[in-house]
Amino acid sequence: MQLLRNYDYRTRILGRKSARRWNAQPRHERVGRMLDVCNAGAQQAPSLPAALEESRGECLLQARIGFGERGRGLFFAPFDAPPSKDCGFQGIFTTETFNQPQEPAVLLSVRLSCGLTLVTNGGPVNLQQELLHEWQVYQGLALPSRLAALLEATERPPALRLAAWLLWASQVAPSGVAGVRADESRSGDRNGASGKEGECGPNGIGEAPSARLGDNATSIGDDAPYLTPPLQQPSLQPPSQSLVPVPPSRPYLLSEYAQHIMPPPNTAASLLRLADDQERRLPEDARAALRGVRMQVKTYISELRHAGLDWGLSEATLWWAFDMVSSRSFAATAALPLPHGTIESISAISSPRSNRTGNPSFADASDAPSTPVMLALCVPWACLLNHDPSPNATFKADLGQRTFQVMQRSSGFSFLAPKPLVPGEELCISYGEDLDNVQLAVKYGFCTKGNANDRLPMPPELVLAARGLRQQMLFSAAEHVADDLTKNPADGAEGSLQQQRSRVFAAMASLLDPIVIQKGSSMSIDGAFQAAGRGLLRIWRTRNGVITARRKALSMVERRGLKRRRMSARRVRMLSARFGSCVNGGHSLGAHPVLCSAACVWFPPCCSRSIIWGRPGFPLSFCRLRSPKASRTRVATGLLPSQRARPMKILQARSTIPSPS
Ligand SMILES: C[S@@+](CC[C@H](N)C(=O)[O-])C[C@H]1O[C@@H](n2cnc3c(N)ncnc32)[C@H](O)[C@@H]1O
Repeated sequence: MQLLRNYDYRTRILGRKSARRWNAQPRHERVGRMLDVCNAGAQQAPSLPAALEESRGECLLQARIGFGERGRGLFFAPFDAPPSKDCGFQGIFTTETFNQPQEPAVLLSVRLSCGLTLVTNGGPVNLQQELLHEWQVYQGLALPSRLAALLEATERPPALRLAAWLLWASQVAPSGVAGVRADESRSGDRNGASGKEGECGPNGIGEAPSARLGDNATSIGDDAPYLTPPLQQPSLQPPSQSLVPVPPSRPYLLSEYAQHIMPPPNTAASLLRLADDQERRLPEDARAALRGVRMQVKTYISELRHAGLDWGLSEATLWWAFDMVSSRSFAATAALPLPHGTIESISAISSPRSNRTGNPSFADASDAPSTPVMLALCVPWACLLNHDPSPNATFKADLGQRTFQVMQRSSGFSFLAPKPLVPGEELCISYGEDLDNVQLAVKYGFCTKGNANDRLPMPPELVLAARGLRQQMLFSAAEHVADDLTKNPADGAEGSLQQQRSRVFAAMASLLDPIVIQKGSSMSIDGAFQAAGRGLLRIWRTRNGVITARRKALSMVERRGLKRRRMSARRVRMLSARFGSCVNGGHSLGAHPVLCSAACVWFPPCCSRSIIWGRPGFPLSFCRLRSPKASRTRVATGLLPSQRARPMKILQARSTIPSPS
C-alpha cells in the first residue's frame, strides 16, 4: 500500500530516488526550475542607442529600468520629491482630500505608434487603417501590402497579426528589403530577406501549410508597399499631439527596441520553445496546455509561410515572434473619444479577462464584446512590467490621446487616495487575475508561489467519476421526488407509481443530457420538469446547508494545519474502480472513500448520510450531513484530515459499503 501510494509516473522517468526528491519539491518550484533558460538574455543592463534613450526619456515618466527579485523590471522613480507621508489613508479624515481624491500618478505614457496596435473587435471600420497610417508616419516605414491586408483583417487571430507585424517591423524592415521608408521608392521586393539564425524550435514544426491566409494572399498580389488611402473621414478626433514624422536620423524604433530590449531570438520568455527533455519533466497538465498552444503557433507559422509573410526568416525567429507576443502583448479595451472632444477610456482593469499582457491574442477574437474597441498591443517599455497578483500599477489604452498609459493603481474607493508608492519600489501589473501556475508558466515562463488560482489537476478517470457521481446524485434526488409523489399523490402528477417514477427519471435525464429527450415521446415533459424542479430545489437547499458546513470545516482544517496528500494516478484509478460507484448521494452508507481532485480523501467509517458533488477541474467535495450518530458535521475537500484515515480503514470499511444497485 505504502509503495503504491508513493508510486508516481515520474518514477518511471526519473528513477525512484530522484523522483522522490523531485516530488518533494513544491509544485511551483518544479515548474520554476524548468525555466532557468527563460529570460536568460534579459539579465544584463542594456546599453541603449540614442533613439531608444530618447524614447525612454519620453515614455518612462516616473519609472526606471532596474533588476529585482522578478528579474528585469520597472521601478518607481518619482520625478519630484518622494511622496509625502500625508497622502494615503490619513487623507480620508480631511474634507479636502475627501472631496478631491488624489489622482493616481501616471507612471508611463507610451505613444501607440511606438509599438503595435491592432483592433481586434469593435470600433469604426477605418479605425485600424488610421492606426496603421499613423504608425507608418511615426516609424517612417511603409508596410508591404500583403502584410497590411492581414493587419486590417480584424477578424483574424490577434496573435497571428501581431507576430507577423513584429517580425516584419523588427527583423525585415530595418534591412530595407521588404519594407521601404515612407519617403523612399514605392516598389519593393522581398528577395534575400535577412534571417537571424538561432536555436531551433520544438520538433515537428513545418506542417502542411494551411490554405486560409494563402488564398487571401493570392488575391492581395505583390509586395508593393501599402500606402494608406487618404482618410476621407477620420473616425476619431485627431490625436491631441500632432503626428510628427520621424526625422531621418532616428531609425526604426521598433527594431531598435526588439534588438536591445526584447529577449533575442535564441532565448525564451514563455515555454513555447522549451526543449523536449525539459518539457518531459513538466506536470502533465502543463504539458497538455503547452501542446495546445504549440499546435496553434505551428498553424500560424504555416499560414505565414503560405502567405509569404515569413520573409524567409528562420524557424527560430518565427517562434521568437510568437514567444514575444505570448509573453509581452497586452489586451486592453478602450472607449472611443466622445464627439465633442471629451476623452474617456475604459481601463482594461474593469474587465478581468482583458486585464493582462499577452494571450488575448491567442484567444478567439470573436469572444470579445462588440463594443467598445478591443485592442491587442505590443507596447515598448510597458512590456518591461512584471506580474504581481497584488499589483501596484495598472494600465489603459487611450485612443483619444493615442497613448498607452501605466498608472498607479487606485485604491478602489473614490474617497481614498491610492496607496503611496515608495521610491525604488518595483512597479507591477497583473497579467490576469484568474491565471493559475500552468497558464503563467506556459504563457510567461514563470510561476508564483501560493497562487490562489492553482487547482490540482484532475485525471480523466476522475473527471468521468465526477460526472457519474453528479448523475447519481440527481437520480437519487429523483428517487426522493418519486417517493414523495407516491406518498402525497395530491402534490404530484397523475398516473400510476411507475409512470410517476418514469417521468421524474426522464426529467432528470433530460437535465443531464438534453439528447435523451426524443421527439414524439409520449411523456408529458412539462409535468416531468415540474417534478424535476422540485427535486432540484431540494438539492439546492441541501447544498446551501452543506456549503456553510464545508466552509466551517475547511477553516477548522486550516487552523489545525492539516496536510494535503497526493496520490498516484494508479492508486486513484484503483480506488475509483473499487469504490467510485458506491459513493451515492442521499443514501446511507457505512463509509466510503471520496475522490477529491487528484488528491484522494477518505473518511473514517462513520458517515451515515452524505452528499457529493463536483465539477471537472475542481475538487470534488464530500460532506456528511445531519448524521444522527455524529456529534458534528465532518467535511473536507482535497484534504486528508487525519493520520487515522489509512488505506486499512478503507479496506475495513469496504465490507460495510452496500453494493451499488
Ligand atoms: C512582460 S515581460 C516583463 C519584463 C521582463 N522581466 C524582461 O526583463 O524583459 C514578461 C516576462 O517577465 C518575467 N516575469 C514577469 N513577472 C514575473 C514574476 N512575477 N516572476 C518571475 N518572472 C516574471 C517572465 O519571464 C515573463 O515572461
